[in-house]
Amino acid sequence: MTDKKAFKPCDLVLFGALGDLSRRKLLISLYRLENANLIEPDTRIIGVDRHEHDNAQFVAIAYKSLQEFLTDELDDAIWQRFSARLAYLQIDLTQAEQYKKLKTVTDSKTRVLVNYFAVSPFLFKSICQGLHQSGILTPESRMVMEKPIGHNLKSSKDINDEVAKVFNEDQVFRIDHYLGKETVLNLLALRFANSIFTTNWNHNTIDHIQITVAEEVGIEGRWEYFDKTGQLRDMVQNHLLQILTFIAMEPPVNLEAESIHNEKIKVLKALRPITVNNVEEKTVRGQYTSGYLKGNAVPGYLEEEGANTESTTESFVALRVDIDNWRWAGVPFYLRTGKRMFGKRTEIVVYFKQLPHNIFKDSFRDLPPNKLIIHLQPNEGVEIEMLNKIPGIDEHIKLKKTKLDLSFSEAFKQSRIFGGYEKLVLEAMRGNPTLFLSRAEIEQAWAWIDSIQDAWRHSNSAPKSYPAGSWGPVASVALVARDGRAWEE
Ligand SMILES: NC(=O)C1=CN([C@@H]2O[C@H](COP(=O)(O)OP(=O)(O)OC[C@H]3O[C@@H](n4cnc5c(N)ncnc54)[C@H](OP(=O)(O)O)[C@@H]3O)[C@@H](O)[C@H]2O)C=CC1
Ligand SMILES: O=C1O[C@H](COP(=O)(O)O)[C@@H](O)[C@H](O)[C@H]1O
Repeated sequence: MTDKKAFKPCDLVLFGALGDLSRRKLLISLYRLENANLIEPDTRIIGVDRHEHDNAQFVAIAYKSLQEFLTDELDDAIWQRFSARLAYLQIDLTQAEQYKKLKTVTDSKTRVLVNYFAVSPFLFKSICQGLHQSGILTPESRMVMEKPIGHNLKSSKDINDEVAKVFNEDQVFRIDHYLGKETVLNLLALRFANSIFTTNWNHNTIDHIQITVAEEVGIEGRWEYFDKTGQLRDMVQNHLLQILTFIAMEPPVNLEAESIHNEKIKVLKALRPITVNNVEEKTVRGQYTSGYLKGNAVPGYLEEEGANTESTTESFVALRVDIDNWRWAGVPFYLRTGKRMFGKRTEIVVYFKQLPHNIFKDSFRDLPPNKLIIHLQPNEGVEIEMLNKIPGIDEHIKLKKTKLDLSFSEAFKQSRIFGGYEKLVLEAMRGNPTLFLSRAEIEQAWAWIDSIQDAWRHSNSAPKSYPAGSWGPVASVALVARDGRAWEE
């Protein structure tokens, strides 16, 4: 997928270099890429933020972030190599004249400028204008934008319009870090490289599909952001809909960015709208109360630091999604995601249809359906649940549920599993757009999400509570039980 020739030395400018995302994810990913020898020797990382620091202080902040958030060992030699790339500039991003400082550290004639916007979207317009006025951009320059892009369709369009005044679409890299996860990418291989699945991937053989993205974490000091956003916009608009499109799309003609974008948009366009008329039966909103996680007491959403105790923002969502197209007619997709749930678990479960007739009544009154379980994280791997004969010389054949179990860590012992951000930051530096999102698909996703938000606003109902450490509100069980089904536990 990667064009090796495009791998040029670049200056990666991290706008918002002292913020949460930069310290917790981006610097860690860059260090790990350094460790894997994947960053060009000439590449530099220029941190930009509004606080007054010199290079040495920024290097010290980066070191502290690695000590805090890096889960593997910090190697001294790698750190020396990595820290030599770091530089810092104090710029108030709302002040266009301050962007000329970038000229003192970068040369866009000989290097590719990759501008990573790790700041609130409210600053995107100022950064675009500041960069433009500074005169350092070239047609080779890129910008990387974080999700969520905007708050709804309108604000997303406004942001994209502002960006488009300065960057052409092929210079814009919209990140959804789930698309950098090995297991999400493996969905392409699973579906389009294995005939066993390719031929059985439709309403004839599949009964329904469940997608669960359960998180253990709570708000993690991000109350102000999260309370304005909620789990539907924070997770469903992007990560869950991206997983859904990978599961549901038609085979792309190749792995080019445009081919994949086109197929994903078709799925998003086919999502049946959820409106005031069906929102109660198709959605459940939840908000966690205090509870226990792994034996430790944790506060409820309304008791988190900085909380507004009146908030009705949802920290959990469950949805029944229907895709109105030929392949998926009559196959519901059940989605659920929440903070402070029982454990961290991201998985897809494909339930195949029951067989029309059962000749093994001695074992099962109703034959349990085959299941394909794709563990996206943790314990990455794929399982198939199937029935096999119990060995023995009994008069009657006896069956038992068994599993074909492929664990990635076992099957690919020699390969390191890269994190989503590592993969995507590298691809942005390489200039490979395949794993980034197009404007059209983001806007299509917002149109569908906005309809749910509007319906919730009209319905005036509050989120259902669930104790931290549980699997969400009881109503989410009812959402699938109404259709005679149950969540995979
Ligand atoms: N944090 C995360 O895990 C994730 C974040 N994102 C997205 O990434 C983006 C950044 O998020 P996050 O890192 O959490 O945000 P933060 O607020 O933690 O970081 C933003 C940084 O930009 C600085 N900043 C704010 N205003 C200016 C200004 N005028 N000039 C210069 N610097 C300024 C902030 O300084 P100060 O602290 O003084 O305000 C802060 O250091 C957001 O769009 C978010 O939605 C996406 C996925 C995950
Ligand atoms: O984008 C986000 O993702 C994280 C979950 O990411 P994961 O890689 O740990 O699954 C989520 O906690 C955060 O609220 C959201 O902004």
